[in-house]
Amino acid sequence: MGRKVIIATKNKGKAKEFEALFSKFNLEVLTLLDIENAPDVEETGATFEENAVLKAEAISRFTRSIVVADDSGLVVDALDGRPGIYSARYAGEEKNDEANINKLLSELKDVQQEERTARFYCALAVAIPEEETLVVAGKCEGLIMNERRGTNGFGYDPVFYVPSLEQTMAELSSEQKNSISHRANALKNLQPLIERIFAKR
Ligand SMILES: O=P(O)(O)OP(=O)(O)OP(=O)(O)OC[C@H]1O[C@@H](n2cnc3c(O)ncnc32)[C@H](O)[C@@H]1O
Ligand SMILES: [Mg+2]
Repeated sequence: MGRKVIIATKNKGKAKEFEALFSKFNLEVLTLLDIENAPDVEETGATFEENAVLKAEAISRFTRSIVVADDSGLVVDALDGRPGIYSARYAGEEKNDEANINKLLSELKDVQQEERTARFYCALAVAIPEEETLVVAGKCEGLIMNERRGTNGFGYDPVFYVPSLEQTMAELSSEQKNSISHRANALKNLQPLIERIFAKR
């Protein structure tokens, strides 16, 4: 089939998850890792949703295709919601997962276990040429550990504990993560719209 979707991300961890999550839709899936000269989109919005729309619409204008963008992050209650929309650049502009986790653990070092509640949040925007952009969201609740556990996934996964599975996100297989993650939950909310989005293409 000639149906194609471009995922507006340069994050390899996200790209891999989207390839798996979209595999059931019978679409060709490309990411910005496959496309040359894609513009860098500044994330100047005040919310995950605004940033997802900025990324999706800019890349849709550039490619003239249907584009899905993900803006996501970690929201920690004891830190008044930080790092939130700044999750990728929490410890500095150069985006370093290792440094971000170090900073998070140090900010939480005096916070007791039961107060370490947090959630991953994901806003997905779908920009469709000549149509209005759609936005959905999903989340996943958990606790921030005192130390890293596991080597799968990316970003804050090694310190994000999922109570129902008694494992960190980084200890889950990709199939397990893709059944419970904020990204998977956002995509579940998009699923009823997918056939209509691609119907005319
Ligand atoms: O903007 P793009 O190119 O998509 O890539 P990015 O890494 O900059 O992505 P965001 O701006 O959406 O920032 C998301 C950050 O939140 C964190 N994050 C998001 N989803 C995550 C997940 O599933 N597991 C662990 N950390 C995650 C991680 O630090 C990401 O870099
Ligand atoms: Mg980003």
